[in-house]
Amino acid sequence: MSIHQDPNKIIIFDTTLRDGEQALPQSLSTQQKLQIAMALDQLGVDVIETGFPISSEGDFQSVQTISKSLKHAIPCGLARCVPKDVDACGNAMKGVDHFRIHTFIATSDIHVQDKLKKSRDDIMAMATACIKQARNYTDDVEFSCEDAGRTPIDYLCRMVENAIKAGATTVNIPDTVGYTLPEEFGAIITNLYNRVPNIDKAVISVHCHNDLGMATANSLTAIRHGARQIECCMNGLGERAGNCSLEEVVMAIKLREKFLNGLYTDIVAKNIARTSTLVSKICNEPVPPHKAIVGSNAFAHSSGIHQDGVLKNRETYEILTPESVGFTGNTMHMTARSGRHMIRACLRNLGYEDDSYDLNEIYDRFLKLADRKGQVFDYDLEALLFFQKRDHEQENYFKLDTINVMSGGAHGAIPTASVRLKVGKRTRTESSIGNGPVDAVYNCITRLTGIRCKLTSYTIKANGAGMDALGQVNVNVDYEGRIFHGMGLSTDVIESSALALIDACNSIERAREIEKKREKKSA
Ligand SMILES: CC(=O)SCCNC(=O)CCNC(=O)[C@H](O)C(C)(C)COP(=O)(O)OP(=O)(O)OC[C@H]1O[C@@H](n2cnc3c(N)ncnc32)[C@H](O)[C@@H]1OP(=O)(O)O
Ligand SMILES: CC(C)C(=O)C(=O)O
Repeated sequence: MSIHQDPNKIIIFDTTLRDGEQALPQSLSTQQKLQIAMALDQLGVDVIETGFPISSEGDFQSVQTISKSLKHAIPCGLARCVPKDVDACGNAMKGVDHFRIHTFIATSDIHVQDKLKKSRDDIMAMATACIKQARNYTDDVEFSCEDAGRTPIDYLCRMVENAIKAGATTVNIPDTVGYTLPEEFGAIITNLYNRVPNIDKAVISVHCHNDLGMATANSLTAIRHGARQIECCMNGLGERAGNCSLEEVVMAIKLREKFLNGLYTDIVAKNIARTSTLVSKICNEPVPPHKAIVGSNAFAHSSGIHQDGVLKNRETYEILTPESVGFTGNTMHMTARSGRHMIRACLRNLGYEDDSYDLNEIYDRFLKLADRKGQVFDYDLEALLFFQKRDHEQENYFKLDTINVMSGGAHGAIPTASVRLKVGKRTRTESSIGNGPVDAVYNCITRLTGIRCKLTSYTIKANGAGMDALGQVNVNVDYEGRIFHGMGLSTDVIESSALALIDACNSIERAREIEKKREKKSA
């Protein structure tokens, strides 16, 4: 069946390689365009606008190469209403079984008068001549009334009627500057259907720009008013604020099929994610995280209420699945906005039984860490669990209360620390200088605990990746010939260092208690 024959099918005309490329600071090579074209072909788009052959030798070659390589999609080239442009299109696609020539001219007063500097009659005559010329190359000719959104409706109706009479099989109504609002744009399409007598002889297409963020809404409204082709770009690329985004419009049609009375596309939705990534990489245009459907945040949740909802039933906050567009799953970020349900789910995922830890206590520790770090990761939760377990197993005699450090530096400042420690039931404070901030802190701790041990090893490593990784410090100390180990974990490495030495001192204190009990027994 021809793509024009099923009244419910929406033809997807992809212009990533033409209008999308116009938005890039660098043009694409033939090889780059070919790679994208092959992905679009596999995605199931119906028409691929491959380039503007008159524009340069390179783009002529791109159109030529791609049009010979496509397996399913119809190749299309763009031409002004200028005879040499149309010839360039025809020549670039010569020998290909089915190809489309897309010729266009602006019809709004501002474009006709100020840019083209012609009369409306001149424009009509140029369009007629070039559509007829294009028909000598192919039966598939598209004509666009550039800036149709701002074109007086009477003139637009006459242009459309004339284009169809001249042989256009698709007539495109672009909202070139993204100016119209959905109801207004829908009314333009309805007006054309009501007033253009030969309208049933062509497919009506729309090409919406996103200057007011309306491109997808306008395209969807247009198909509800009778348009049957949507021009769009992967990732919403396109001049200025972009074109209608392919993934948005396709998924809206798929998801809201009933509302749209059975309209459909032939897009293979599962290929959307990889096509989006490929286009982003080749065009060197990152996809914004909040971009609908393909942004990294499109299937991510970081607030507790949403996470709880999604854990109970995904559909509470996900209207489509990431898998349906080819992503591997949703993402849950652990932040201070997360709740207990999320923390428990994460610990279950890591293999911890619910009764193996105290959820409320872990959650308190998690919140403190999240307020300091911003984002908490699986390995942070495991570390919190480790400390909770250890604190439950051991009654610690020394506990860090507060720590203040002045680190010194090149201008002669002396590294100084003050540390407040809970020692048994009392709280004690000490200040000290040192040969560095950690040394100053360690001098304070030595005085506060009264434990004179010798540091035999000190190692520090980042627990996790990035700037906000937890610093994990391990120390070994020699106390009266025995080696004791201590570990500290914090977002602040000075604090990790203090915690590690205090941890070792607690072990020494426990060993001393055991020794005292043993001596009492034997006395
Ligand atoms: C809305 C859109 O996206 S339209 C597509 C926009 N894409 C591009 O422009 C990318 C490719 N363009 C190009 O490579 C070049 O602009 C070319 C080859 C088309 C033309 O280059 P030049 O001949 O140097 O002209 P230049 O780009 O400076 O100006 C455009 C000319 O085309 C005319 N023109 C613009 N659109 C049309 C049209 N649809 N039909 C006929 N003439 C047109 C302009 O009035 C101007 O004519 P003038 O030289 O008589 O004043
Ligand atoms: C060439 C036409 C379709 C265009 O790109 C526009 O009007 O934005």
